[in-house]
Amino acid sequence: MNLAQQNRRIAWRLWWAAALPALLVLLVLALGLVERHRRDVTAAWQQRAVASAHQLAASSAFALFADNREAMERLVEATRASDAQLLGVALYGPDQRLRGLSGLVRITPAMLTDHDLVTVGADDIVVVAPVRQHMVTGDDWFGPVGEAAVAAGAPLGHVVLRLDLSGLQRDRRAFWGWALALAVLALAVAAVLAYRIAASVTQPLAHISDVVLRIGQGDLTARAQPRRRGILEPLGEGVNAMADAVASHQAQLEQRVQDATQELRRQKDEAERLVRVDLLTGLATRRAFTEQAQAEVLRAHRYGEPLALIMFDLDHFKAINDSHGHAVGDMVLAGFGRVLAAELRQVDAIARLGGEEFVALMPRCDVAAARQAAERVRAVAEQQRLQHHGHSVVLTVSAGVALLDPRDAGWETLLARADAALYEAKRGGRNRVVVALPPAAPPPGPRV
Ligand SMILES: Nc1nc2c(ncn2[C@@H]2O[C@H](COP(=O)(O)OP(=O)(O)OP(=O)(O)O)[C@@H](O)[C@H]2O)c(=O)[nH]1
Repeated sequence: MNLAQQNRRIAWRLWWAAALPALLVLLVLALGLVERHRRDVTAAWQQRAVASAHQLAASSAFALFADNREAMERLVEATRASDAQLLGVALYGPDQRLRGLSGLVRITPAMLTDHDLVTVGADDIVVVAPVRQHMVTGDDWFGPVGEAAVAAGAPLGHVVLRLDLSGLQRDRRAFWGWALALAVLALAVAAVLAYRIAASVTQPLAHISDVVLRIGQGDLTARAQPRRRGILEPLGEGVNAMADAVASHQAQLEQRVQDATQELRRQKDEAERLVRVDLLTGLATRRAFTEQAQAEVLRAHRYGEPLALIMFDLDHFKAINDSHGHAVGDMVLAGFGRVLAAELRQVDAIARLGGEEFVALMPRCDVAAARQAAERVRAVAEQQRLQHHGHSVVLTVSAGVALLDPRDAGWETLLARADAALYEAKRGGRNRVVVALPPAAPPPGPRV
């Protein structure tokens, strides 16, 4: 179920919650009113019918007493003519025989009792009322029937009235119509009010639900708008506060991740730098030099250019360490690194291979120039005087020079020849430069 459907369901429930009590109250009120009205009107019509019957009874008492049939006929006719709602009027004598009739009445002899009898039908009211003796004045006491009746204490006769109820039914229908119209109107008002009540809850709820959904989908800028929060203001504020907290937490996390990434990158760069740069001298390490030397050897072979390599080794460096300490030894190494950097060209690749061994690769440089450069370095190093605790440290350096031969497969061969020349320099008394001979020609192949 999506959000819109859910909101509609909540709206309907709230609508019913607000409208149902109103509907029930309206229904009970309408039914009560109608019933009350029906009873009141019926009672009024009954009273009216009974009053008319009593009036006729009083008027007809003498005629009954005198058994004057003509008078009785006139009386019933006149009575019926006086009221358009009378469907029938009848007079019965004490012997329960009909004395006068106008219109239509339907009764049984059992209904002629000594008290009023009212029968309410669907369309009519029938009233049967006895005619009493006291309704006749004293002077009128004569006649055989009247005398007999008086003697027996029985009624002088009965009047019967039948009243038309169709007018009442019309009134009732009209009343129902009004009640229905009022109920519909009240219902419409209740429906509108219920809708507004439900909307006052569902609209803010829908807005806040939408905001929560967007936050859940990662939109941390989503906020419940003040004018759309309505009566759910505290909930909207709570959601906004939660979104603020989540956004701030996320920003902190992102910052931490960014910081950690930068730190990792810095450490990686530093590690790479340590691998490629010798900390003591600032020169390239063996690893960095190897990469550069391989490239230079390939280039020299490709273009047929000369490539020279000088290997330096400090003389009696162990003795410097032993007599002045390791820290002074380090200073001597760093100082020699500076000499190399100052005396050789920028295009030359200079590195500390390890310990007190240094190397310089010189592109487009023939053996004479390389030897000259090695001599220059040796001479400058010899003149360096490092002062330490009143003693000056004397440094000499030996060097082996080799030139790349077209038969050299890689720089390691070149280095090996320079190393051999360096060994010769050491063997020859140190503080000197020895140039390596080109590699020996391969022995001639067998003659065919
Ligand atoms: N201070 C310092 N000494 C180092 C470093 N690396 C190597 N050494 C020392 O350099 C010395 C090299 O000694 P050896 O290989 O005998 O060479 P040497 O004393 O120079 O003798 P020759 O090369 O034959 O003249 C050793 O005592 C190593 O401990 C370093 O980074 N700093």
